[in-house]
Amino acid sequence: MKFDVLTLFPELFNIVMRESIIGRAQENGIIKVNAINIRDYSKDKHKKVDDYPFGGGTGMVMTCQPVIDAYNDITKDMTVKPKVIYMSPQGRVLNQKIAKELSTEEHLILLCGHYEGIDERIIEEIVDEEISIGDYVLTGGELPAMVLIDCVSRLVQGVLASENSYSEESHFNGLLEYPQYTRPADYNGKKVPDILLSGHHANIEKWRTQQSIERTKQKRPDMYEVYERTHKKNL
Ligand SMILES: NC(=O)c1ccc(NCc2ccccc2)nc1
Repeated sequence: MKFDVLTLFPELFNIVMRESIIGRAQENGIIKVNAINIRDYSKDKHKKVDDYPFGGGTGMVMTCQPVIDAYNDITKDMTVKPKVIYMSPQGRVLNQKIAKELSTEEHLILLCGHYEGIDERIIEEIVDEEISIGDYVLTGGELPAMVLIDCVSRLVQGVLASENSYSEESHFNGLLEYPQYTRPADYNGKKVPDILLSGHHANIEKWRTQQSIERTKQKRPDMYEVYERTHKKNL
């Protein structure tokens, strides 16, 4: 799966996306993250990429020409135009279900806004979908783009060591993760629940599912309500 990222800060991606699971997935050729510097496409003699908003107001707006030209350049040889996602507070809020949908795409173009946003005509011209990572405003769309790349890439075949780690992962089965413990079994007098030391896998799984349900009910009643509706027969 390939991500082309249109950004003013390509270096951010080259550093962060080289680490850990995403970094390894890039080395294995499963994922490719290609950051393109919008500024390289500016035809302005000072390489300007923003300008004052018509109608007044504080802050600057990203101009059309560099972004559209960058998009046209990276897609010029493509028969199928990839989906363009604009990282914006106005978008559909990202969740595991949306990440799963996006993980089936071969190629995504992510557009990172900056300043107060981008000229609306860019959205009309090239954006297929706006996605938000939550209801708050950040300096730029770069962190949201990295969040999207991380959570989508983990769902791509071969990126995670074993598929079941994904399927067991919280939010996949609509529940929060059960509590995790590792050695030592007794840390400062705080013991690991006996069930986990029993080696009785069926009982361990039952305990874990019960813990997930209880936690979800307590911490995320909204998620629990969905879970209850879809599993009401077993509860
Ligand atoms: N919540 C998010 O996903 C998000 C995305 C981008 C962003 N900042 C860049 C920007 C600001 C204003 C308009 C459009 C883009 N802040 C938060």
